[in-house]
Amino acid sequence: MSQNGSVEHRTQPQVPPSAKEDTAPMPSLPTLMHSLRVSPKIDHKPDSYEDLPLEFSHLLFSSLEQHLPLHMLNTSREAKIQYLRNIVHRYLPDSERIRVQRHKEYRQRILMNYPPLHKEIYAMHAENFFVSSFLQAIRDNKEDSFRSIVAEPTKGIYTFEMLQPHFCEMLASEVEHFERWVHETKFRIMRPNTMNQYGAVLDDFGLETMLGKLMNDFIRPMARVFFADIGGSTLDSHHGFVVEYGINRDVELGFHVDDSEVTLNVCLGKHFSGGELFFRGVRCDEHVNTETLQEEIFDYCHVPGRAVLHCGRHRHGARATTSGNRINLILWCRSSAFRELKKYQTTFPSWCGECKRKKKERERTSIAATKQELLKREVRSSS
Ligand SMILES: O=C(O)CCC(=O)C(=O)O
Ligand SMILES: [Fe+2]
Repeated sequence: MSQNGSVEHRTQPQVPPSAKEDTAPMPSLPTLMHSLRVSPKIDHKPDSYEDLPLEFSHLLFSSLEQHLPLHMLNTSREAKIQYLRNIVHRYLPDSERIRVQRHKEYRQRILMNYPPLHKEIYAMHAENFFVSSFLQAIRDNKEDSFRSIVAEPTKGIYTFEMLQPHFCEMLASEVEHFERWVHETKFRIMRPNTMNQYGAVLDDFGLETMLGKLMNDFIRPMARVFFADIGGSTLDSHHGFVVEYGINRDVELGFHVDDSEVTLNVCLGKHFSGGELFFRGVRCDEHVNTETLQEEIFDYCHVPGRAVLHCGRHRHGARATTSGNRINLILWCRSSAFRELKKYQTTFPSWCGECKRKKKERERTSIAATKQELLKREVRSSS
């Protein structure tokens, strides 16, 4: 898709049902008079649900536990699970529940069979992963420190040195190893997006916990400073993957917006030419296909180890990688609170370029009309 054509919404594909998978709808549980208390009991320490094969995130269960009616707080973990499950089921349609459950089973099938190559990258070892300038800024956790390590070549796009070369090599070779395993076992995997034929979802083969830490402890502190108006401080879920371009891989990536509030994109290497990112301004859903202003045109050349941090709604694409291979780590960071709040708003002049332009136009028109009216009165009173 050309950068002048319409903008695609890059989304995650659905899990393909495997031949032996049971796709029958899950039996609906009886909806008893279960309810939660509005105010949490904050001194109550919730149980851990991490070990349970729940179809919902174990964190959701832990955080809802503080809202249980008082008589439920000290019952058995099983009773609490049953109670909370009944409530959560009321809010998620069957289709969504089946999708979540299928994805979980898909991941479990991979995890049980894929033998990792570099075990050391599956847990966060910040000193071995990041360059010292980045680590220091995160430790300081101050706006000035973040600003001292980033360049902002155009409004809303931040670039900075982030990953050590050794970590980039290990991650790239882990992906290569995974791809080889997929090829040899003929395992049917999901690609990261509807627009990719290559690349791999890192969360699906064991890197979810490490990437969750990357988002919570390293990206969210920066996003809180740079993307406060688009949910940067409330990022609470992610989609982590790699994109791969070159011979026998994808060539380019069409003009699109990401399914994220904030996107981290880090080049892992290797030797390549081409593959520049082109950015064309931030837009809300309604204005995603409106024209680009001259000052919104920005092209960026990837540098191995260097990160680009941008708003997911910043329209962009990647030009053809013309020689060599390029592999990039992408982390789509999402905020459920921001998405919920967005439902109640119709215009977004603080971040959508077109909403902002329209607001200014309305203000100009209104000022001109007021001026005109005042002039008329002036003329009337002096005649
Ligand atoms: O190829 C790139 O660097 C950009 C990838 C991208 O925009 C995406 O995966 O959403
Ligand atoms: Fe993207």
